Amino acid sequence: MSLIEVAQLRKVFRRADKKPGLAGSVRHLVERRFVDKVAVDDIDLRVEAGEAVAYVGPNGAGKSTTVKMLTGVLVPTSGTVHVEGRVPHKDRIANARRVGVVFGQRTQLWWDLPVRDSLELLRDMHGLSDADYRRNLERLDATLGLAELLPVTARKLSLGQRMRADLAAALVHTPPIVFLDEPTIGLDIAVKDRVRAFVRELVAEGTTVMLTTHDLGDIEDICRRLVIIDQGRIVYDGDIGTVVETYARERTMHFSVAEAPASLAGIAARLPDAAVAEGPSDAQLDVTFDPAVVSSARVLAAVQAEADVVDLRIDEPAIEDVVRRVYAGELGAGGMQ
Ligand SMILES: Nc1ncnc2c1ncn2[C@@H]1O[C@H](COP(=O)(O)OP(=O)(O)OP(=O)(O)O)[C@@H](O)[C@H]1O
Repeated sequence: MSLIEVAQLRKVFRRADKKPGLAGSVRHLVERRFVDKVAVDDIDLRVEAGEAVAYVGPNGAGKSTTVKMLTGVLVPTSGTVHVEGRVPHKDRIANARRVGVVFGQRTQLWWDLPVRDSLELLRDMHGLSDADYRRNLERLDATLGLAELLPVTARKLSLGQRMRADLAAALVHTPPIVFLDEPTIGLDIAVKDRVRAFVRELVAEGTTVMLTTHDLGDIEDICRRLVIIDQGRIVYDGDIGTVVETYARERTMHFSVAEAPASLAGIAARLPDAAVAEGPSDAQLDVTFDPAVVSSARVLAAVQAEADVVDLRIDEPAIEDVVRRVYAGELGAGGMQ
């Protein structure tokens, strides 16, 4: 049996279909109507011990609902879920001892307590010995720089500090399975790098990681397997390299320039392998290129030679675009394992 086994899993949410206002509420009392939302629609998934899987898809695709069923927070409408042979919603406590969960947009720290107190509560909840707790904390401190955060009340932490403390809270009991939901959302580059390095280290140590993110950088950095879910269905399950190579190579550099160049032809002549276009306003221009063919430095140098660059930004392809292109059929079922 695989570490995680999901078969024909389905989750349907039923909500009241009621017209707005008092009249709507009254009518709903006498004539109850409901609409069903199929959040997860018959998915099959197996994850082996030690795998790092990116579980991605557009907003509302069903990612969080899947993770909630894997952690036992939600009961499936039909189908089966097994995590190390357990049925999570029937055995939530045993499951929680073996699983760590981080939700980037929500904290599991006690808001009014110093981080140290939250961690000690978790130590007691997980029944860790003092020696194990201290050893785990030292390890987390070495990678996440935790010591400086321990005396600080959770509500006073910056977003990046909060994420480091949340990772520690989720992992203080060294769970062999970790679900990370948007762990780098809103973080600056330096903290993002630190979090990614930390997760890579977990994977190198044999932890099984399931990562939900909209950040292509997170995915490429941490995972080798990519599972794409859209409208509750798995539309791709396979190697990450294939998808990145096929759909996600292009980068776009957006330049703000002091004065709009008279013509883009000069820049285009310097960058025959890239696409140069006018930006959304006069003093902006965009260069789209494949970093494997033209380096960012060359693009910058070419634009600087022809225009006075004031600012620049680089965009990676959005996960939404990748999903759209997978849907367009170019990978299709051929990418399914
Ligand atoms: N408790 C609920 N009651 C009713 N509908 C729900 C509930 N939770 C989720 N949904 C709906 O189920 C669908 C899947 O939601 P889910 O949160 O799993 O998506 P997601 O892929 O995690 O999206 P996001 O990236 O925005 O977090 C959405 O249409 C959502 O509105």
